[in-house]
Amino acid sequence: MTENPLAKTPIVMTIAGSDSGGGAGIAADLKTFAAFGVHGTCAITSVTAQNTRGVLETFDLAPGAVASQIEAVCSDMKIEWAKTGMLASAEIVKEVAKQVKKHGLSLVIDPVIAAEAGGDLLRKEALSVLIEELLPLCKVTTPNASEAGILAGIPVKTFEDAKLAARKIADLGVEAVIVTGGHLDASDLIYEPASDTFTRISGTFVSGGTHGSGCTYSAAMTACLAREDSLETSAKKAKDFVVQAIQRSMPVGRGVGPVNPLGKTLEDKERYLALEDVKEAVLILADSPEFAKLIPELGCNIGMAIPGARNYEDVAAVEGGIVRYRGRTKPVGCVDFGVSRHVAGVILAAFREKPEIRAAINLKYSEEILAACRDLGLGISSFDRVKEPERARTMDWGSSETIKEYGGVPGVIYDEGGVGKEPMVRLLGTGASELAKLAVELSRKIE
Ligand SMILES: Cc1ncc(COP(=O)(O)O)c(N)n1
Repeated sequence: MTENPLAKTPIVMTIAGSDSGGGAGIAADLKTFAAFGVHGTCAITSVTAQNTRGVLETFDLAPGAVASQIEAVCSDMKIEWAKTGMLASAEIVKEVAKQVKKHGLSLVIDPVIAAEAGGDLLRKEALSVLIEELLPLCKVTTPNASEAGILAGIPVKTFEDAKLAARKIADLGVEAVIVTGGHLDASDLIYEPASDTFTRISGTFVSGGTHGSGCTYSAAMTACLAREDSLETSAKKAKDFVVQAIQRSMPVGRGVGPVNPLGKTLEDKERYLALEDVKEAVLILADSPEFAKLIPELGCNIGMAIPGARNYEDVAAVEGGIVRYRGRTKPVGCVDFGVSRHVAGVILAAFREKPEIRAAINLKYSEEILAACRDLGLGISSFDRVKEPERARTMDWGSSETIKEYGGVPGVIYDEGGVGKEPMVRLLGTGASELAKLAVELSRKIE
């Protein structure tokens, strides 16, 4: 029998609190583990009543309940790497230290002390236990600047402060200290006492929700280390991962928005689906000889945007477009993102008004084609290029104007051209292959 290739998937664990708002704690950790393709398990230390505006109440579990979760998992699965987040009380910290030793876990510690939006997550008396009993057991700890300052007992405001704090924390017996972001220039600082080396992973500040960013960073480190990446490679991957998760934060709640660790994974899937749909559309068009007569002089294109598209890069189309060559339909290049301005401009304008409209195709203009569109029951609207302001992008401007005037998104947007500008008809729809079928149907109505 052949072995299941997924049998080698690393299994990791997070020992942390739950955040009812779904932004930080085990929610962030498990999403991050999933994004890195490792199997995540969890032992909950505390249940927090929390949202984007802060922590309202915490309900710490009995240390025995934490131990029991770790036992249940470690007695059944092979866990090498684990991380800790919110540990709540001195008793829980002590119990976790016992379990880490018992199961020989390689540990990443995110020394969670308070929530970004407000609220203590570690009792005052637990801090010294964390420093004396748990930190010496870990392979890596990932404090932010303020946590590093608290652990080292010095204020951390500059890069030099961060270096000093990292040395002090390493003196507790930690194999590697990574002071993350927050200080001066958004870069991370790795300190490895064995070689007495500092490595700087540079970065820039990005805008977006950051609630859960520390959890996400340490979970990403844990996943990469479990996948046997080196410390430095893991730190680079974890940083890149947090940056894109912040950029994809969804505006939920009225406080600090949560990071979105699965945003890119879902976006990649949508990119794949959009590419496949445009490819299918191209096959439909190329297989229909009648369609060639609808291709404008300058060629046509068919595009499809991913949900939430922000710019041209988020719209798939045919590179170089689709042309008429010896009476046949010929796609010039391959289907890719960011290769069409024309249909992408139409789609982005329509999409802002009606998010389910994600596809467009441009066709030749003629009275007969418009009449056939009308016969098919499509809503039709137009814009006049003469009214176009200087320096406007025609498709963005024209489509937006038409949509405003029509009071919604029509099925057809046309213009009658201008000096040196070919008149054009564009069909809009929810998907590229559906639109290709419609275009073929239209071509069959034309002489
Ligand atoms: C359960 C739990 N764990 C960790 C954090 C820290 O995350 P942040 O500092 O981003 O609020 C949190 N708020 N809640």
